[in-house]
Amino acid sequence: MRWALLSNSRLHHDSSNGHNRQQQDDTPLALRGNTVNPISVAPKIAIICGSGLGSLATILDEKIDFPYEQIPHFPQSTVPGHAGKLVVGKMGKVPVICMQGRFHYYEGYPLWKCAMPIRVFKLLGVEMIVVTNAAGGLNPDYKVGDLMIIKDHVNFPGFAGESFLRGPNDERFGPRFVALNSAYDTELRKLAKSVASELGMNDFVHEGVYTMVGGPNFETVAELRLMKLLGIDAVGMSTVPEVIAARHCGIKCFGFSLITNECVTSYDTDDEPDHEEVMEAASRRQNDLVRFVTAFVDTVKSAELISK
Ligand SMILES: O=P(O)(O)O[C@H]1O[C@H](CO)[C@@H](O)[C@H]1O
Ligand code: HPA
Repeated sequence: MRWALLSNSRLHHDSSNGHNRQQQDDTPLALRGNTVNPISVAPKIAIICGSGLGSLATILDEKIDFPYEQIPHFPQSTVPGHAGKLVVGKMGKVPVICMQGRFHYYEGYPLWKCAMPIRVFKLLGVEMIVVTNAAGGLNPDYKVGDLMIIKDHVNFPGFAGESFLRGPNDERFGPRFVALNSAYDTELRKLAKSVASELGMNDFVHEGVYTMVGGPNFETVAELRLMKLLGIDAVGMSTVPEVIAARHCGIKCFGFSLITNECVTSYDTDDEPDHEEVMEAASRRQNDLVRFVTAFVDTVKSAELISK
């Protein structure tokens, strides 16, 4: 398959959600047919790199980069630690596409736009996403540098009626109402835990519940205490819209959080989270993350959980 810029007329959302449908219909996106850098196979897995986790894309073989600014009307990355490009290549034997830079609601993008790349991936033939993020640890057993396989999420923006799926449903992608009770695929989670064991990572790999807040402010002590009561283990400002978009169009989801800071749930401290700390923690775990994701993707292929 070859790659190019293609109109995203099949990716529009309705203007009732605040954006210009005509502009969207005219927007070209990076897809098939590029005569400059053709690759032979379409990606099966999309990897969304969280804050400071872009090195997952740098290890691909036969890489082709598509900087977001060269993709007309594609959102732009504005957050440090998000390089802002699609990288297509091979992870081992598996053709993958990486988002080196994701879009967040707090950047000013509506949720439909934050997760619109997932529909691009669907059109490319992607069958599974590996969604990663940097997150604050709420569970007292979690330490900075730990990994949390996401078992489930609590969608705070969703409680306020905000959703990637808000507005008229596009039946070409999926149904009006979508079930999320097994959004984070059970088989993939099992497989990831066995990969972690084989790599000797059990000491720092957990499984838990992620929540998305709107950001960009970090949370108050009272908010974090509320989240703890709800059984939430880690908190961030992303991921949920991407997972909803993926489940809506039948893409399997596997996700994990890298715990980059401990949430401050006491009034008796001067500790404060900041984004530099988040990126430093992410950077310290890069090598382990690359090992984990590479082995995971390889095992997914061996287990035939993606098509040949
Ligand atoms: O979720 P990712 O993109 O990994 O980034 C996380 O890190 C940033 C805060 O430091 C926020 O954007 C939060 O969502
Ligand atoms: N809160 C919200 N988002 C985050 C955090 C946090 O503590 N750490 C990294 N992303």
